[in-house]
Amino acid sequence: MRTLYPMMADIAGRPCLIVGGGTVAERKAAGLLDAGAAVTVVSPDVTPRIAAWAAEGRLSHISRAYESADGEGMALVFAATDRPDVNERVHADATSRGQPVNVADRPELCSFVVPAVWRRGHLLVAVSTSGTSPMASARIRDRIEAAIGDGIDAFLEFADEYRRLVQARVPDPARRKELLGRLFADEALELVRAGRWDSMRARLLAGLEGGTRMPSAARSGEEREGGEALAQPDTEGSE
Ligand SMILES: C[C@@]1(CC(=O)O)c2cc3[nH]c(cc4nc(cc5[nH]c(cc(n2)[C@H]1CCC(=O)O)[C@@](C)(CC(=O)O)[C@@H]5CCC(=O)O)C(CC(=O)O)=C4CCC(=O)O)c(CCC(=O)O)c3CC(=O)O
Ligand SMILES: NC(=O)C1=CN([C@@H]2O[C@H](COP(=O)(O)OP(=O)(O)OC[C@H]3O[C@@H](n4cnc5c(N)ncnc54)[C@H](O)[C@@H]3O)[C@@H](O)[C@H]2O)C=CC1
Repeated sequence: MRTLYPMMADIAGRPCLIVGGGTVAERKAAGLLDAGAAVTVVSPDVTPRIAAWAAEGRLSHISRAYESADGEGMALVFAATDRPDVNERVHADATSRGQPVNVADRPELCSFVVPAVWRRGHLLVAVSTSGTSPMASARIRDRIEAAIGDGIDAFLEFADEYRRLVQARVPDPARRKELLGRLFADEALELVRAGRWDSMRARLLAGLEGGTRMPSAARSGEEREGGEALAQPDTEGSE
């Protein structure tokens, strides 16, 4: 079994070549455009959607058969024609240039495979079966999407804000981890899925006040109990 290394790559603005213009090429192009890549499609004919993207200037379409020089300078290369010999040549050319290459009809030749993806705001879920069962990847992705739900987007915005607050206010790493863990408890993800996490936001922020160095929070005994990361006031010993 191949053991692949998962990686979320920043390819914004990077030149990527797709050889072929059919449905597979279209799906690969869609994923690359989502990531902001500079896509070139080389193919004598293309799907209506690829043609529309070319007309809108979202990608470049070179309307002819593949030539080896097409791959020069490309960060990623995709061989997605219906011609095994062409795909093999694209693979050989890319490999000789040390370029990462994906070959649609030859999993064993792929230096990277494309996972099934779900994007929602900052969240990027990618599922792979190590090249063996793409449809399984897609269905497992669907299950994850259904289990998490679209509300995760706004929740992750809040999570980012909350994490920054924790980082700024709580010096103790163990306490930090504990506070961040509250955000992602199972019941929290359930509330997110049901779209009912507003009360949680207030509770979490209140819990954070108890765990900070803020002098007002340090005055009450109750808050001191919950706030072990607090710098104890100077009066501590004389109370
Ligand atoms: C190795 C890999 C290389 C790569 O393409 O990166 C590869 C290879 C092959 N796919 C084939 C077939 C199909 N692929 C899909 C769909 C997807 N294929 C994708 C990825 C991958 N496919 C990589 C492994 C991913 C992993 O590790 O799991 C997805 C996840 C991502 C994407 O492509 O964007 C996308 C789902 C996107 C979504 O739903 O969101 C469908 C379903 C459909 O079309 O609806 C079918 C038809 C049903 C079937 O055959 O299963 C064939 C046989 C071709 C033939 O028989 O002619 C090969 C070659 C072979 O297996 O020999
Ligand atoms: N990896 C994957 O996700 C999947 C892979 N496949 C495989 O992917 C390949 C392509 O599938 P589809 O897109 O459905 O085929 P398709 O028949 O829709 O498209 C093939 C494209 O290749 C182009 N082409 C042919 N010769 C070319 C050349 N010399 N230079 C440039 N372009 C050339 C054609 O013009 C056409 O646009 C097939 O080999 C199929 O077995 C199929 C389904 C999924």
